[in-house]
Amino acid sequence: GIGIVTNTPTSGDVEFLSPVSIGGQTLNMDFDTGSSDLWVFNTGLSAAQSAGHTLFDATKSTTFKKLTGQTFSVSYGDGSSVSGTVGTDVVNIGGAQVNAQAVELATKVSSSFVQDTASNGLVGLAFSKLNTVQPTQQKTFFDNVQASLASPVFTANLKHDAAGSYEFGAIDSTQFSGTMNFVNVETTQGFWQFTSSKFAIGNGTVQTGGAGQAIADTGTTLLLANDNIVNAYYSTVTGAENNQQVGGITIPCDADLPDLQLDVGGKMATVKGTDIMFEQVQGNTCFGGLQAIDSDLMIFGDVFFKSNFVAFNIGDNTLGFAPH
Ligand SMILES: CC(C)C[C@H](NC(=O)C[C@H](O)[C@H](CC1CCCCC1)NC(=O)CC[C@H](O)[C@H](Cc1ccccc1)NC(=O)OC(C)(C)C)C(=O)O
Repeated sequence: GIGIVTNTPTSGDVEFLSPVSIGGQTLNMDFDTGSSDLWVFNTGLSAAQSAGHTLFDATKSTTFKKLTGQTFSVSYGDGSSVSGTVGTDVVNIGGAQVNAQAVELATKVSSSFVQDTASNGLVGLAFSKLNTVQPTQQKTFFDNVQASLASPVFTANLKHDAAGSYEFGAIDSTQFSGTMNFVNVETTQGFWQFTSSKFAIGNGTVQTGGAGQAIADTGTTLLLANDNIVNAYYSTVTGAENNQQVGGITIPCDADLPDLQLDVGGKMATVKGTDIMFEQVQGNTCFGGLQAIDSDLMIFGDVFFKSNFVAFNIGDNTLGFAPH
């Protein structure tokens, strides 16, 4: 079978949310290929923590089963965190169903989750080895559902300020142009990770200088690359500046940004300049969608996905990408 859901960007394309059915209750959740826990806002949270959110009520689900003694605790790259208890329930995403999916019930969430009332939890879609449930690590939805899918794949179609889709079980070739490039994924760290050592600005010469490795991460808003790439890119943009109080590089909103070609597993992917123009800070000052990260793992987040349709194949650990 296959499962298809729409994803909808919140204002400014900060995150992309999709409806998920858990024990017959539907919540809008953030699909995150950068982590591996499926956790939800629920009635066990304090009123202060859950105000404004849609809450999963385990007592109202006839199929929820508590996993006694199991707990989870996750902390994310942006400093946010969540912890709680664990059960299983029927999880259905656009028709793809797992009858006993680990559903992690938050009993404590950090402030950015409380404030982000559009999102009621995460669906972790990285590899199960990153799942934080203890003492018995649990599998992701994708890991559990893959055997029942027509093909062990899921695709991410993220669009700027417009509804996109996630599809489990098939690669819909009408959703991208040209041929899809497939590359090998390095799974040892549990991410959808690939080599990334080259780049080019616009149609310029391809140069080395990437950090060497990168991950495809739908749960990260921006495109986070190393200083070589970031400095080379913005040195071509008049008015680009590193703005301390804003917390990153800003550019004039009326700048005509060049495209950026990035190495994905040995093949070059293009991120459109228009997708690197992120959101207005004030006046004619806009925040760059490409920002620097000082890590040997670059993070190709939603800015990358807005230019590239991406297929994740857990059957042969490959990643496919094509312009869209
Ligand atoms: C737990 C580990 C096993 C895996 C773990 N993985 C990650 O941290 C990456 C993962 O993709 C996490 C998943 C996100 C955590 C925070 C909530 C949203 C999902 N990504 C992250 O931790 C990166 C955080 C995002 O980039 C935030 C997300 C966000 C959205 C809305 C409101 C607030 C914050 N956007 C964000 O800050 O957007 C700005 C810059 C425009 C303000 C890690 O590497 O530590």
